[in-house]
Amino acid sequence: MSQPKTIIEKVWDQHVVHEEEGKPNLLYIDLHLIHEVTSPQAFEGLRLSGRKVRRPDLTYATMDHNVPTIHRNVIKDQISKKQMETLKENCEEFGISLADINHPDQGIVHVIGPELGLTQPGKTIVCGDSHTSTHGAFGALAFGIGTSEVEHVLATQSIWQAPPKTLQIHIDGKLGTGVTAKDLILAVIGRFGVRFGTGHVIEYTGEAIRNLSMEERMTICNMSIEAGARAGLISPDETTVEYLRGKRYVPEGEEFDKAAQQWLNLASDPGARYDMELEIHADEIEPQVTWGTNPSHCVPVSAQVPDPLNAESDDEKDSIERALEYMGLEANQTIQSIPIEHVFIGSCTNSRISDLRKAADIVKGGRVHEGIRALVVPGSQSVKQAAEKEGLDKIFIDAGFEWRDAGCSMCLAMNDDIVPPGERCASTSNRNFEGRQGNGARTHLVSPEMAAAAALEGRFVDVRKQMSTV
Ligand SMILES: CC(C)[C@H](C(=O)O)[C@@H](O)C(=O)O
Ligand code: SF4
Repeated sequence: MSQPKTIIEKVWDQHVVHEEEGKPNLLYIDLHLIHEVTSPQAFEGLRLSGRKVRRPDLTYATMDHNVPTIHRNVIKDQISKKQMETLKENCEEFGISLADINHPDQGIVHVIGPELGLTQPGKTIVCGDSHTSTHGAFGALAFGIGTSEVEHVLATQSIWQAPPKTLQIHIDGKLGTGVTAKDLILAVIGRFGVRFGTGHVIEYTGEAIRNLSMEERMTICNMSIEAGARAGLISPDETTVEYLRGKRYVPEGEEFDKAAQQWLNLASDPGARYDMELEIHADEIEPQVTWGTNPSHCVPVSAQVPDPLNAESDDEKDSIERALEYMGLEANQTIQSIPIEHVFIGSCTNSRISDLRKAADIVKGGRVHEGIRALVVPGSQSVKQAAEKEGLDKIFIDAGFEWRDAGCSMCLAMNDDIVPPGERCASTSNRNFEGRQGNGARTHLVSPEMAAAAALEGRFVDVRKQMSTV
């Protein structure tokens, strides 16, 4: 019997095209996703060196970061406009498929890959974007790359990478009602910090992971990068296979059955060893809210903002003090006493149809609290369409939410969807860094359910209480 292997090793080994002792491996890339922000210089580099795109058929582009989510074709910001025009020209010149702003397949790059079935188990997937880890939910080895690497992949369909270390996060038990995949990954980062994954590819295992839908698994893998990891993935199982059946770029009939068998064989072997192993229990997790300026600054909704005086080191004390000052919060203030002015339901973490359904369930029949601006931004035009078919748009609009077109939007405020300085936003995105949603903006990361509940109450509340009164 050969040594048991993790899925990380299996996928890696299948893609090494060149290796030399002490040097990074040259890895073959199966899918290269492109967006308007990190690709212009890469294409320019190709032009300057007179090179072509090696595999346009394995390259797929969309516009997401800069696109307006209202008045679609009025792009005021000149840099955004230029980046979008440039992507269009580059895709035409190099023969790459593009879902541009008016295309029905347009959406956040990490939402449309899975939706179209471009994302598949066992593939190596790269994109000039850190949240490429999202695609790991399918058992793909998916990681973000820099612009010079984008050029390298365009030209050669391969990339130099040092073999990663492997890290297993085992999550046993069951998530309680009202406790979501978002709370799970926030709790993991809250417990282990924003650096524990450095140099590693994480594999999430255990009962709680097996019970998640594909969309929930994407939320988990999406935030692997916020733990410092190179990528995060989940071994494929029947849930993976059923999600992919019938998707546009997935094989059909007997070919599908064959592919499905290969996908399932990729799962980590029993007894496979990891370089590091961590454990957390799902039953102990409550809905989470971040209070600070990185995703590890999070506590259960029933808790209080931390007190710097209880910090374990001077560094931690400084970091808490600084975060509280930026966030305009007092030590020991209860989370549920924090009033908000904005709500953002969207981003590649939480903008898929199941996220919108869960938020709509909370919102149904309610009213957005006075003085709050609340946005729902579907992750793709196809999510938007599906939601409208079910009448979710009506639930949101009737409650006083704005219903927008697809894009990254208020996740990073590269378009007009900005949180003004000093104002506070309950956001379903993945980063609460200083200035992330606008200069001086204050971001609190939560699940779609918690964001919806906060929109109605005007402050953070325990969504589980609202659920029992429904
Ligand atoms: C603009 C892009 C390079 C960036 C990333 O790499 O993640 C963005 O998507 C983000 O979420 O900060
Ligand atoms: S939605 Fe946010 S995190 Fe995701 S790719 Fe866009 S900007 Fe990055």
